[in-house]
Amino acid sequence: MSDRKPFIAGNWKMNNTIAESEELIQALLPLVGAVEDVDIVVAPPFLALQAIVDSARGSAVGVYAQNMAEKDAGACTGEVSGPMLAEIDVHGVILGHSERRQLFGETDRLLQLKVPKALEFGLIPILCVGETEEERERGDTERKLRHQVQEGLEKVPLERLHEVVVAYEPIWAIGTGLTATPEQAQDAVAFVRALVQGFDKEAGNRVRVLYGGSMKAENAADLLAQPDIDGGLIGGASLDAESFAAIVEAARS
Ligand SMILES: O=C[C@H](O)COP(=O)(O)O
Repeated sequence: MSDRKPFIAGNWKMNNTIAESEELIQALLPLVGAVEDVDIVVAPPFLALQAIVDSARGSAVGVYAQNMAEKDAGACTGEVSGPMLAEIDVHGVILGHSERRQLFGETDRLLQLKVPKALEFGLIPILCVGETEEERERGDTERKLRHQVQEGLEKVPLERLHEVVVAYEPIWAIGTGLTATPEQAQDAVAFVRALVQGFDKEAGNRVRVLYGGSMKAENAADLLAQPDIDGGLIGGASLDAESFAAIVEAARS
């Protein structure tokens, strides 16, 4: 049993208007109550962030953004910066989600700037990594993870490395209903942890590594029972307050 605190994050992706986001958080807050033994996070779309920060203030639920620019300010139409997120008391940010990488061309080089930038503004970064189905079939999973983790964390000051959260999300399991087996997930997550230990042994022991990809109430307990899996990054199942709360509950036992 590790002494790393479990971390359960719900990525709402491009779902929920402000009113719908409000409805979801109001349904979730009483279900999770004052849970203290799990870090619980929701990541609403940008427009709902302020409302959800206000609604969740003082509760057990932290509020994260789904993306952040690598610069503080400037001519970057459509982007949102770290200082803007920090100003409204957002607690952290998901970075390098595979949808950002695949649909919006985010590269490891860009993430190398974004991860330390988030920390600079007091935001906890969740760095997402993971292989495609073809890469897994070719036996390239570890090579892909090595590249993503080493590039993504390269410019993080060593003394702050343990604050970063890494989410292993095999792309073939995202939104597909296909879940990695607990053994597949454990192997990949342990590999990610070893890569962080390669930067700094102690930080690698402390860093939280999550699994993401069709995690739901029914399979959460088996995944979370694996020794290196410290939590989950949940998409679809986080849009239903009861399902998400059930995953939080699974992380407690
Ligand atoms: O950010 C969350 C992941 O992409 C997982 O999404 P999913 O639970 O809908 O498969």
